[in-house]
Order: sequence, then structure tokens, then C-alpha cells
Amino acid sequence: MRLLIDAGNTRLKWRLATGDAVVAEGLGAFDDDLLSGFPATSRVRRISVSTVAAEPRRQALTEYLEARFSIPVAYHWAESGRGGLVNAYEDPRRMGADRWHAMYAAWIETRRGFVVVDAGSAITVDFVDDAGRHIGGYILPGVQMMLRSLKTDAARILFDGTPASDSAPGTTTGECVHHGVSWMLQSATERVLTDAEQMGIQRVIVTGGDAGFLLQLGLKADYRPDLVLDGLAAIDAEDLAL
Ligand SMILES: Nc1ncnc2c1ncn2[C@@H]1O[C@H](COP(=O)(O)OP(=O)(O)O)[C@@H](O)[C@H]1O
Ligand SMILES: CC(C)(COP(=O)(O)O)[C@@H](O)C(=O)NCCC(=O)O
Ligand SMILES: [K+]
Repeated sequence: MRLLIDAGNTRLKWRLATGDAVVAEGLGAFDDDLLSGFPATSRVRRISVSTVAAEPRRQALTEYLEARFSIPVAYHWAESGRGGLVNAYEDPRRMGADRWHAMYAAWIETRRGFVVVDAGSAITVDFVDDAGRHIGGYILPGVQMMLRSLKTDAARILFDGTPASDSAPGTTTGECVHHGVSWMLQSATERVLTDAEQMGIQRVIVTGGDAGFLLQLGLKADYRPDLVLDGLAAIDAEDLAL
């Protein structure tokens, strides 16, 4: 069985697979049991990871996996191109592996243009045209990142509560903050759709922990929670077949 891992800045998602079939999946925070819910009896023959975590955390993950499964860990990074998908970055090693893996999953499904919105710790938006050319993208602060920076970088923005999809002008600090985040993301969401239209791109895909929030805010998109793992699985299978 293959163990596939998408290790982001906030959470780790894992999948156990045989061939294309998913045997088990799970996700959790880094400070929890790293593979919570993992079936103890499974025989793991290969481990493949897509990560954007800091180097010390990546090393700790490697040590944990090697100790637990006694096999080496294969890391997959962003590439300049694969199977007709071409990265716009001059130095693709600088691109987050998660962005490349998400784009690759979307590309091999239809080989048509698409936008991927990945609403995780940070929010990324990547545009790919019908020819498989990555046009480029955006990196925006994620929901928790925005709230945290308002809380820690300004002395008198005091608030609690959770994100609300209401974007009406607020009349308390909490409303101004939470509705403000929604208002900003709603604007960004509208812009994704108009930009895609201008580029002749029809398909919008959303993934990441805050995908549901963006859908609530009106983003018209296909929800694909495991897009990064899907892309990683495909790339890993292709590399194995070489
Ligand atoms: N149960 C949850 N635990 C942590 N974050 C969550 C949860 N539900 C939604 N989120 C949101 O999802 C974001 C993390 O998304 P995720 O895709 O897991 O990020 P990453 O890939 O960066 O680890 C958080 O910043 C938060 O806003
Ligand atoms: C932008 C990201 C932080 C998003 O990661 P995530 O929010 O999923 O943890 C990650 O893709 C990353 O570290 N990128 C490196 C910079 C770049 O892509 O250009
Ligand atoms: K992200």
C-alpha cells in the first residue's frame, strides 16, 4: 500500500491507497498524533509527501515516518512541467509543492483550463489556460492569518467569535472584523470569476480548510477537498512506472 501525505502549514492530510483505490484517509493538526485514525495493521510499501511546512517540521515528519514504517520517504516538489502542464515560475522550486500538485490533479482530469483556489493557511489562486500553461497566481493571507494579524498587530482591535458569512457593514469591533474578512473574500471571489472569464477559463475548483467558507460567500466552484493528494498520487504513480 502507498501512504500519501499533504503536510500544510496548519494540518496534515494522509491517504492510504492501493493502486487508484483509497483504503483510508484522515487529517489532523501537527501537534496531534500525526496519523490519527491510521489503520495499524496496514503494510505500507511506499511513502510520498507533498509539503510546504518549514524545514525543521519536515525533518521531524521524516524521522517519525521512517521510525514508524522503516522505509524511506519520497518528497515531491513543484516542477517546471509535466504531462503538458507548464509552470509559469522561472524557478519552480520556489513554488509551494501543494500548488503544483493541486494544479496537476485538475489538469489531468480534463486537460482544459481551470482556476484552483486553495483556501488553507494562506489562500492561493492559480490560473491555467486550455493549453496547460500556468498563467500565474496569487498568494493571499488565509482566514485565520487575517484574524491573527488584526488581533496581534493592533492594540485596540479586541474581538472574539468565529468567521461569519455576513458581509454587511459592522457596528461592533467583532462584526467589523468578521464581516470585513467576508467582504474582502467576497470581493476576491468575484474577481476570481471575472478574471477567469476574461482568460476564457470556465472551470473553477476550490480546496483547502476554508473552501466551504468561500462557497458560502458565493464562490461558484467545484469543491475538491483532496485535490493536493490526488495530484500527488498521480505524480507518484507516474514516477514509479518510469
Ligand atoms: N478543524 C479545523 N482545524 C483547523 N483549521 C480549520 C478547521 N476547519 C477549518 N479550518 C480552516 O482551514 C485553514 C487550514 O486549512 P488547511 O487546508 O488544512 O491548511 P494547510 O494546507 O495550510 O495546512 C485554517 O486556517 C482554518 O481557517
Ligand atoms: C502559499 C503557501 C504558503 C500555501 O500553503 P498552505 O496555506 O496550504 O499551507 C505555500 O504554497 C508556500 O509555502 N508557497 C511557497 C511560495 C510560492 O508558492 O511561491
Ligand atoms: K493554501
